[in-house]
Amino acid sequence: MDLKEKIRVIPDFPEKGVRFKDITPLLQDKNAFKYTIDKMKELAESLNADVVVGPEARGFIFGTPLSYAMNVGFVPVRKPGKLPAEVIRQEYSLEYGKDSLEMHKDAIKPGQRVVIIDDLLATGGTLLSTAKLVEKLGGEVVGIFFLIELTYLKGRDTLKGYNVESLIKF
Ligand SMILES: O=P(O)(O)OC[C@H]1O[C@H](OP(=O)(O)OP(=O)(O)O)[C@H](O)[C@@H]1O
Ligand SMILES: Nc1ncnc2[nH]cnc12
Repeated sequence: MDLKEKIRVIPDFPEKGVRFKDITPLLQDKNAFKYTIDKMKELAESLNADVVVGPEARGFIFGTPLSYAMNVGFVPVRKPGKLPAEVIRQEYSLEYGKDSLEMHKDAIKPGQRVVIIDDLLATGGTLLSTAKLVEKLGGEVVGIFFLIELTYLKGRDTLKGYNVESLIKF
């Protein structure tokens, strides 16, 4: 299955110079969406993960069906002020802009093996922050999987040392 043809590229969104990779055509195609989750499950198969972690918002789209398929729990990582219990926070920068991410303090137990999922690797800032949140709580990041990798932004360098996989490269 050619997943790349299911990604719509929108020039100059959300600002001039950014070529936005729109995942909605893939999500609308039941075969492509299922294939994506099945492939991510295959990547995770040998890692013996205890939990899937996904950053808001697009990490939820792929992270929750994957956690269901793997029969493990899901931990949401959210933008500030959204999680109701005690949180830890990490700042990060984006291809466009800057933000922070939060995770509930009791979301990961020390020693848990964690797979992190997101739709897209750009600079790697989001995923590095997410990995740091997991590690602050004593979790071990055993895999970081993306649907899309923007190789020209070199996010892999930011995530050096981690087990990083992506299904589509631009
Ligand atoms: O590798 P990076 O440079 O960190 O960029 C990638 C991140 O940017 C996008 O999320 P965004 O923050 O736009 O939020 P959204 O999922 O809520 O749209 C995307 O879904 C990734 O999470
Ligand atoms: N070029 C891009 N397309 C879609 N999502 C993104 N997040 C960061 N950069 C992006």
